[in-house]
Amino acid sequence: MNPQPSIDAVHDVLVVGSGAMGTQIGAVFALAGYTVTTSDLDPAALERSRDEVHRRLGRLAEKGSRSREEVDAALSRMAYTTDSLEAARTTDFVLEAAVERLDIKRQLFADLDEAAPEHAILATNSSTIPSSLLMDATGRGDRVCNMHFFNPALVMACVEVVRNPLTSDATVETTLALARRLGKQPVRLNQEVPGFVANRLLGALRDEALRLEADGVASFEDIDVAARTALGHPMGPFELMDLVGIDVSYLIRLSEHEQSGDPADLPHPSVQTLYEQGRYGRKTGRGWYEYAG
Ligand SMILES: NC(=O)c1ccc[n+]([C@@H]2O[C@H](COP(=O)([O-])OP(=O)(O)OC[C@H]3O[C@@H](n4cnc5c(N)ncnc54)[C@H](O)[C@@H]3O)[C@@H](O)[C@H]2O)c1
Repeated sequence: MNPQPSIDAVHDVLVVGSGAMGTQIGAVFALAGYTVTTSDLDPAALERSRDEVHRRLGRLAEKGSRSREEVDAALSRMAYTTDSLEAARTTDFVLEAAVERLDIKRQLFADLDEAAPEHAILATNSSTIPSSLLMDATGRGDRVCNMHFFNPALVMACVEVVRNPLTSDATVETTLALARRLGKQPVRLNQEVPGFVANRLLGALRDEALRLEADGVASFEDIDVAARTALGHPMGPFELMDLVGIDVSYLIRLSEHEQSGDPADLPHPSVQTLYEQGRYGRKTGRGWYEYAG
């Protein structure tokens, strides 16, 4: 019988990958009282991560949303290393937030499985790689799952906890309980599905918006107005595509189509046109909208 995880056994957390997600996720764990090590192959990424955490937590103290003592205590619980496996030896919970590449994640999960204590859960923050594609790289598929934070992780309350066919109930319950202790609102997924729940909802809205625009029912600007003023969304689907990047939306759809083979998953023709014109959204100054400067 494998040792089963429990929320009471989680004290030390390892966050692998100190990019956009890993940086803030580490801070979220530290603010909740956990001892956190953030690891990355790239020392410069770790340096940037440490600076960003100091800046963001400092701002929380300035605004009064956290006391200076809380922030200082959280910062004192955080360490940084380029040696993920050494850090894994004493960890109770691993949250992997490394680059979105299956081969890299599979190697990491195999190595982390060797290094981490038996009771530790290995969770991935991946948005598109389900843990069923990682579980067999380890000898502990029952202690592997997706724990999916949203960007920016310090702000967004949603955390999706997704089980694979081997994930034990104790792993699911421990990960849900951990998300609650972080002050998040976990969403339990009983099975894997591409896009999980929140991104599927968003995708359905985006697809309908693209259809309405292509059919000439309304302009993209007006569709954004409807999403903002009638549905209460902070921004419309076209504004969101420009913010995330037309290239990102396009490439995600291509990879979904590769996985499913379903022509309905191909990028929408109008997104393909923008992509081919290099109109990637805010980052290139032009997407659906034009951005001055
Ligand atoms: N960016 C988002 O909005 C978002 C939202 C939710 C989930 N995610 C998921 O989070 C994960 C990370 O995304 P991100 O946007 O933070 O990526 P990022 O590119 O900003 O950061 C990835 C980091 O991983 C590091 N890395 C690569 N290989 C490594 C290894 N073997 N060991 C340790 N570190 C390694 C890189 O040096 C880099 O610093 C992905 O799986 C992604 O699907 C991203």
